[in-house]
Amino acid sequence: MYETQTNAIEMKHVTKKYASFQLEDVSLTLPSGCIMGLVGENGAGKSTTIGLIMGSIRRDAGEIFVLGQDNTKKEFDAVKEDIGVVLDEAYFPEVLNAVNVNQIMKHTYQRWDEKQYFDYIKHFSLEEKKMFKDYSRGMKMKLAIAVALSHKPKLLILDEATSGLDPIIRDEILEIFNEFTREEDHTVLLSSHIISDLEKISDYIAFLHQGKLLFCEEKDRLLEEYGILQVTEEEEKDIPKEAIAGRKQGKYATELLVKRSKISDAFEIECAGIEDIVLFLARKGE
Ligand SMILES: Nc1ncnc2c1ncn2[C@@H]1O[C@H](COP(=O)(O)OP(=O)(O)OP(=O)(O)O)[C@@H](O)[C@H]1O
Repeated sequence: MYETQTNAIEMKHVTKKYASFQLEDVSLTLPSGCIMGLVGENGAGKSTTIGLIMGSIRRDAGEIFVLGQDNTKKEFDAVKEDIGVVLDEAYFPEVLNAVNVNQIMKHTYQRWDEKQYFDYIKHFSLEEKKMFKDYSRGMKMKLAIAVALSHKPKLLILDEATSGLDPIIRDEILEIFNEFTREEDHTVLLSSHIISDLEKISDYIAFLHQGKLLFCEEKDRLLEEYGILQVTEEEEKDIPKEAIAGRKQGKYATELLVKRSKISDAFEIECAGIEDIVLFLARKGE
């Protein structure tokens, strides 16, 4: 056993090089009890980051602690029992059904909760006897989520786990994740392209762009810090350069992503959502 940690995940200056991609100097902290949304375009490095955290991908440099344990040490094997993982490709053998999966998991996880598992199966409307190969993508993800939640993990890591699910079930699943973190030492890291989902439930947002972590910040601070300003060419001259975090040229006006603290109150600044912030900053990065 290990003590409850204040941080569920700590990445310090982590680098991973592939032939045509590099995850560069990523430092990220996810405090226990919080939900972090990981966003980034296709190929930004989200799955690589999750693989590095799980220890399935070897880092080239840096340190990673998960639930307080360095994930390169053999003691990390014991910690894995406390991590529920759902990857973007569901991974059960094709001929198994939900009942068979229960039999296997019972012998895999010490704290497997059979009742909870079948409650989720029912809740997700999954047919117990249907073979995995006959599941739709959404059903596969639901089964994987049911498994991840049923061995009493402390940390849930989900890579694109809600993509392919309809909005109603996505909403229910987000609520389940929310519910999960009501317990103080329960933490969630989830990646998604559906930024509105992440904005809905995350305490922290981490934004990866082309292998670089552009920010890892409390969501509320991001929403407070940034705003959108519509200006003409003339008006833009009065805006301090350091206030401009991103720029989009419209047909009649320019849209700026601005830092509220660096700009006079006289300007009429609109609210920026996480999606706006991410899109502006991604464009700036290019
Ligand atoms: N084993 C590997 N060998 C070489 N390159 C790899 C390997 N795994 C991933 N990459 C490359 O690393 C980059 C990041 O991939 P990754 O899967 O982490 O992105 P992602 O942000 O999860 O993308 P998506 O949203 O499309 O799932 C890509 O350019 C990918 O081709």
